[in-house]
Amino acid sequence: MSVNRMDFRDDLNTASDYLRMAVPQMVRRRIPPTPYNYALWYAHVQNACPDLSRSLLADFPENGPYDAEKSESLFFEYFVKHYLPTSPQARDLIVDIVTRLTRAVSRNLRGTQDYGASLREALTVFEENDDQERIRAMVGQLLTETRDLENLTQAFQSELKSAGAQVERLKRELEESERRARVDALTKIPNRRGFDEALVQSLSAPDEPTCLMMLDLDRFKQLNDTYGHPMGDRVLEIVGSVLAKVQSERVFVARYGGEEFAVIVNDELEAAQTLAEQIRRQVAALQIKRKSTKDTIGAITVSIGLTRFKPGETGASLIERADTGLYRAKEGGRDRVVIA
Ligand SMILES: Nc1nc2c(ncn2[C@@H]2O[C@H](COP(=O)(O)OP(=O)(O)OP(=O)(O)O)[C@@H](O)[C@H]2O)c(=O)[nH]1
Repeated sequence: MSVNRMDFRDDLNTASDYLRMAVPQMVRRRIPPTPYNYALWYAHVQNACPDLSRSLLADFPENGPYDAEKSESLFFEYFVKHYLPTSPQARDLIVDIVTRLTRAVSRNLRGTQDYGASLREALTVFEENDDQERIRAMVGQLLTETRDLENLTQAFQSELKSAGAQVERLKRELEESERRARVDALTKIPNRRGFDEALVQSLSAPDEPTCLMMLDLDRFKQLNDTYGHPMGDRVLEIVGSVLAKVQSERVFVARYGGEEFAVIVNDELEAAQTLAEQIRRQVAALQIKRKSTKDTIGAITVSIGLTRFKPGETGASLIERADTGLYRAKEGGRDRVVIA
């Protein structure tokens, strides 16, 4: 079942409107305003997910029995599995927000119910009594309770406001962690996951040409063996920065894995070939010095396989063909671009 990602980024007014819509529905079904329940019914009045609304209305009919297990399993199905982010900090923050809001909702609900009872009592007194003293006392009591309710509402609003700020922080954290998940920690360019997504996106625009280069550092094992793994890492970083410089609206660069990089070019084969040659030459011209001895290490070169997407084929077969080009470039003596 596909579930839209639910969004609780509403501003104070919208969230308050949802509160006013959700709470009566929960009250009518005698659903306790626990964190799970409030999240579910909030999402329902938001109309965030028709499947969730259907399940809620079917599982919790008005005046029907309340089943905590059903509610927890819906919460798990629609929030834990599909919504909650993986970072423990973000998770704690969400639980904290929901808990605080739920407490505030309960307080506000109790206050509103008490006030409703006082109003009803006052109406009876007004209707049935000529006793001026009692009426005056009742008006005084109503005034005090109105003020109390006002205070309660204000406290509730400030609770909502601070939850709003927390949600904002959470949103930024989530965006940052999503961005990090697509970036290679060593080279700071997109990683394999970022590449996979970019390729799918590129191939979903059939009017745009897509070319792909697979690029592999030559005799990298030897470099590691001669100068050590940290030096190998530095070389990868530097090659990553050469690629980062050619990144543009039409060119997407990524570290595909290990000492292999991938470049998606939304242009014709000729332009992609020119770019591939440019990258190859720039890497070969690098002069990388050892920090300890200041000696320049031997030339770093790359082999590149290049190919153009053929309509109707899959991303996997495109990658496979670019890899064939790369294999031929290695076979042909390395430090070259081969079109496959
Ligand atoms: N320093 C470093 N080395 C890595 C990393 N990832 C992969 N390697 C090394 O890259 C080397 C790749 O070696 P091979 O696949 O044999 O290829 P090669 O030595 O580059 O030879 P050709 O590809 O045939 O030119 C292996 O020694 C890996 O350990 C990394 O993140 N850092």
